[in-house]
Amino acid sequence: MKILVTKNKEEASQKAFKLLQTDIINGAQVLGLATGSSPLGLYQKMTSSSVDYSSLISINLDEYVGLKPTDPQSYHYFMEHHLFAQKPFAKSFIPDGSNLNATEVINHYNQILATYPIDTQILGIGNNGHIGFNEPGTPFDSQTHKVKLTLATINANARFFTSSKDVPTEAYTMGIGSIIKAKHIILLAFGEQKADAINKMINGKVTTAVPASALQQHPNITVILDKQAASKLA
Ligand SMILES: O=P(O)(O)OC[C@H]1O[C@](O)(CO)[C@@H](O)[C@@H]1O
Repeated sequence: MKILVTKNKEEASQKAFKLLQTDIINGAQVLGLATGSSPLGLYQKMTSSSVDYSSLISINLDEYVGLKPTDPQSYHYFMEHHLFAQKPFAKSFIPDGSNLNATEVINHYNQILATYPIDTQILGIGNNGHIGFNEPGTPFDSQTHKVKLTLATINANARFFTSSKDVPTEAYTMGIGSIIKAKHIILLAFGEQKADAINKMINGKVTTAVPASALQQHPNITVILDKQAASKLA
C-alpha cells in the first residue's frame, strides 16, 4: 500500500489527477468512479483539464435504490453534474436505481464488469470503513448486490439531503470482490472523521467488520490523505 499524506484536499486531488493521467497514458481504458465529497476535487481537475476522456469507459460503484437518474440526489445526477456533462466518456455505467428488480440490475452490472475489467478504481471510504456501499460484514468475495444501508451511513449521507428521513435506505453496489479486481486503486480520504477508518484500513486486522481492510491484500493501491485523515496512523 502506498500512502501519500498531503497538505490539503487541493494537493491530494492534484496528485490523484496525475496518477490517473499516468495510468491513462499507460493504457488504462476503464475507470471505476465513485461519488461522495472525496473525489470532487479530482473531478474538478478532470473537467478543467484539456484531457479527452471520450474514448474511455467509466463504471460507477453504486446507486441508491428507488431514485430515478434525473433525481438530483441520485448518483447518476451527481456524476452527470460533476463530470460527464463536461467530460463525456464513450460509455458510462451506473447501476439503475429506478429498477426495483434487483436480480435484473445485479446480473446486468456483473455482466458489465465482466466485459470491462476496471483498470483504475477511484475510491472514497465511509466513516465506518465501508467502500462503495459495502457495509461492515460484507464478504470480501462479494459481487454486485443490493444492500440495506446502516444507520451510520444514512446519517453520514444526510448532509446531501434535506433530512435523514429522505436518505434512501437501500442501494445497489459493486461488491468488494469486484472492487479489489481493479488493477490500480486510488483511495481518497479527508478530514478527522475518516481518521479511525483509515487507521483500521491500513494497520488493523483484515476483517469483514472493516470492509476497507480488504484493500490490504491489494497489490497496487495508492491512498491519498490529508493530515487530518492521517492523524491516527501509528
Ligand atoms: O466522500 P464522502 O462524501 O465522505 O463519502 C464516503 C463514501 O460514502 C459513499 O458516498 C457512500 O456512502 C461512498 O461511495 C463514498 O466512498
